[in-house]
Amino acid sequence: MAARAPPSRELRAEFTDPVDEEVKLAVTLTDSSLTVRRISLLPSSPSLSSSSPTSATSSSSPSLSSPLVLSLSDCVGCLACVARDEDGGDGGALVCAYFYPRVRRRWAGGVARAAARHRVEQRLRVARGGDAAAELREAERWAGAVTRTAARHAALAHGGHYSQVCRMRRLMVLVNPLSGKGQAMALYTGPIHRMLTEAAVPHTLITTDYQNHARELVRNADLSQWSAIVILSGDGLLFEVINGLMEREDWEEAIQTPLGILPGGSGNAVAASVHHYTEAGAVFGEDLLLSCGFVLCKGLVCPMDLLSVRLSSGPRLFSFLSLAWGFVADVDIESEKYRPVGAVRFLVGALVRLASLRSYQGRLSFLLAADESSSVTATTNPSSLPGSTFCSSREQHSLQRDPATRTDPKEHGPVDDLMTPLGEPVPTDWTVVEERDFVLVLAMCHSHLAEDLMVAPDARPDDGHIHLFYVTAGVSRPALLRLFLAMEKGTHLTGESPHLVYRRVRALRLEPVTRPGVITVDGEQVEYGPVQAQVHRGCARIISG
Ligand SMILES: Nc1ncnc2c1ncn2[C@@H]1O[C@H](COP(=O)(O)OP(=O)(O)OP(=O)(O)O)[C@@H](O)[C@H]1O
Repeated sequence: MAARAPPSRELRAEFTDPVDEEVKLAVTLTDSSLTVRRISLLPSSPSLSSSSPTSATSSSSPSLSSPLVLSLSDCVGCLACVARDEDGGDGGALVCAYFYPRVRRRWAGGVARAAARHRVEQRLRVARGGDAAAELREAERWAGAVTRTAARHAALAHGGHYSQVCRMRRLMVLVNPLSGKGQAMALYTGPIHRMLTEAAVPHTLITTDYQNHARELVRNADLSQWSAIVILSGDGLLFEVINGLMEREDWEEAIQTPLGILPGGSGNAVAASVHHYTEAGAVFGEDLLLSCGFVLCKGLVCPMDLLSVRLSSGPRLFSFLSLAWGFVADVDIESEKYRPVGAVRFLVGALVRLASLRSYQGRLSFLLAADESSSVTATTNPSSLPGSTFCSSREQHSLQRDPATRTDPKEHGPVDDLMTPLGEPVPTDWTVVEERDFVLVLAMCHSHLAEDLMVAPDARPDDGHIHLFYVTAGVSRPALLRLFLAMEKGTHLTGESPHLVYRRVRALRLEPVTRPGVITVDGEQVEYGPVQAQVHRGCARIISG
C-alpha cells in the first residue's frame, strides 16, 4: 500500500474491503471529507486506466466507482483495531470511522419530518503485506489523521466563540435511573455508550441513588479530575449539579466546568434547546438523544447564562432554564402524576388545567434589556394591592440601587447588582406592568421549555437575556390552546395575540397576591411568594454547538 501526503494536505491510500479482500478501495482524506471509491476491474479503457492509482492486469484496467463522500463535520471519531477472522486468527488491521450524518425520514403516513442523525460505520482494511505490526501502525496513523482532522474541522466551523472539552481527563456521566419513564440507564448502555466509545471519550458512569445525590457529589468532587460533567436525565438533575457547583467555596472556577446534557427525562428542555442551537429541525425521542450525543462527542463548549433567583426566605438559587408562575407552573407540578406516560404528561396536564382555567393576581416588574425598544406597552402604575412593595415613579427616582451591600457576605456566587432586596421597591429604571391579572408568567433562559415547546426561538445560551412572556387574564381557552400548539413550531409570537406579551429583560420581580399558588424554578417547585431574578451572562459553560 502506498500512502502519500500531497501538498493540498490530502492523504490518499488504497485499502481493501474488510468483507471481501479482493475489493480494493481508493481512499482520500481532505480537510473536510473522507472519500471512498471502489476500484473495479473493467475491460481496458484508455481514459480510465490513465487515471488509475493502481496497476491492472493485462486484460482489464481499474476504474473508480462513484465516490462515497463522508463529511468530517458528521464524524465523531475513528479507531484502529485488529480484525479477527472466523477462526479467531489475525484478520488484518482495520480503520473504523464513525459518522452520524443527518437523513430525512418519513412518517408511515408519508409526511416529511426533520432530518435526524443516523449511524454510518466505514471500515477499511489495510492491504495485507505480511507485517502485521506495520499494518496496525498504518491503521493507527489513518485513524489518528481522521480524528484530528474531524476535530480541527469542528473547531474551525464554529469559530473562536467555542473551546473544546479536554480529552485528557474523564467525563463524569451522571444518570438518574428514575428520570422520565425510568429508561435512562438503557439509553446509556445503548446508543450513548457506543457513541462515546467510538469517539474515544473516556468517561465514568455514576448513577444517582437519591434526590440531591448529584448535588452533594459535585459540591465535594475534585473537579480537576474531570473534563466535564454530563447529565443523562431530565432538567432536574442539571439543576442539582449547577446549584451544587455554586455552593462551593471555589464556585467561580467550579462553574466553569463544562456541562453536557443528554435527554433522559420527561421534559428535556435543555437537551431540546442544545439541539435547536445546531440549527437543525426539531427531532424527538431517540433522534434527540443521538443529536445531543453527537454534540457531546464533538465537545465544543460555549458560555451559558445563569439566573440568580431570590425568594423571600432561604438561600438564593441558580437557574439555567425557567421561572414560571400560573398556568405553566401548575401544569408542570400537577402533571407529575402522569409521569409514566413520559413527555405526553405535559399535554395531558395542560388539557386538564385548561378545563379549569383561572387567573392569578400579582405584580410583575422588570428591567428591560438594553437593546429592547423603550416603547413598551407595560408602564409603571401605583398600586394599592395588599403587601405591595410598589412605589410610584416619583418615589422610585428617589431610591438608590445598592444591592451589593445587602447580600450576605458568606454567600457564594456573583453579586446581584441589578436588584434591590425583596421587600423594598424595585429600582427606578425598572418597568412595572400595569396589568394585575395574569394567566401565566414565564421567564426563559433557553429556547425550549420541553422537547415540543419552543417558547423562545431566538434565545441563545449566552445572549444575556431573560426571555419574559406573560399572558394576561381574559384570554379564551381556545386562544390559549392555540398559543401552546403554536409553540411546537415557535410561531406563537407571530400570532399577534393581544394577551401575550414578550420582553427581553435582564432582571424581573414577581409578587403574587393570589394564594395558594405554585412557582417553579427550572421545573422544581419553590417557596410560594415574592421572587426575583437577574441574569449573570456567561456565568457557566455548556457543551453545545
Ligand atoms: N435516584 C434518585 N431517586 C430519587 N430522586 C432522584 C434520584 N436521582 C435524582 N433524583 C431527583 O429526581 C428529580 C427528577 O429528576 P430529573 O429531572 O432528572 O427527571 P425528570 O423529572 O423525569 O425529567 P424532567 O425534569 O425533564 O421532567 C430531580 O429533582 C432529582 O433531584
